Amino acid sequence: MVIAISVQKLDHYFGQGQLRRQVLFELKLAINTGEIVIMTGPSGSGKTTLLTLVGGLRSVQSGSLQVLGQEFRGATPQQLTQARKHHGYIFQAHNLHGSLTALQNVKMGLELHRELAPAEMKARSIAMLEQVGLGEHINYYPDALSGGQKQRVAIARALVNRPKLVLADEPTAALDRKSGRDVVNLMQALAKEQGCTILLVTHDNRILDVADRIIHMEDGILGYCQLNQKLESSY
Ligand SMILES: Nc1ncnc2c1ncn2[C@@H]1O[C@H](COP(=O)(O)OP(=O)(O)OP(=O)(O)O)[C@@H](O)[C@H]1O
Repeated sequence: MVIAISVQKLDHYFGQGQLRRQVLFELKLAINTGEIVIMTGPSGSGKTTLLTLVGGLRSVQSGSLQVLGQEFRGATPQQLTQARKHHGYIFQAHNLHGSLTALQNVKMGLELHRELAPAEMKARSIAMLEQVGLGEHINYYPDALSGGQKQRVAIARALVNRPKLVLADEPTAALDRKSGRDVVNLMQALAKEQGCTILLVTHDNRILDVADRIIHMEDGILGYCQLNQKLESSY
């Protein structure tokens, strides 16, 4: 089994001088390619900090973090930008552009792939919107879509690129029970189909069953993991 994410002795600090505060403590974690891992834990425990480090959105300060075979500790901003091309991001506030249609928003997910001809980009984006059940809504603006539909556009945008890694932060937080369930089922199905790895942060207990594994963050420490509902004391 190939490791997609490998974390060793990862610490992280915010602030300078007297205000400097450690928020992640000696994290150790390995996530296999194709695995869906859900990270839970109280507010402020460090989940988003870890997710953004894995996403190459902030610099690794100490320890080791390898993502898709690349060491992020000491990576240059250009290397991190390059690495991010293999990631898809899905956030709570879906961050759609209000002035762009669903199709235009999804096409933005292909922007970094300049090798694709415009017709190919359009065809791929339409196919992706059809896959998330929005084939009839491709020319709608976000304002005319429900919360669940907007989140499905965000998923289409994150996955259109066929990323090897999908990072999701509270993707169901703004959704009702059914929309939330639809969204995670869709992420799971598409991820399994494309063989990508998912790391998803959530407080939503209703979606935990889509995970292959659940990990728990508390006060900056990854305390235990849960495999198929079975508690284990360590990794
Ligand atoms: N840019 C920042 N500067 C200073 N402190 C920060 C910064 N970002 C986060 N923190 C602090 O780091 C700690 C971890 O925050 P983080 O956002 O990772 O937690 P979280 O588990 O994702 O919380 P939530 O579930 O509420 O999103 C918190 O104490 C937070 O206040």
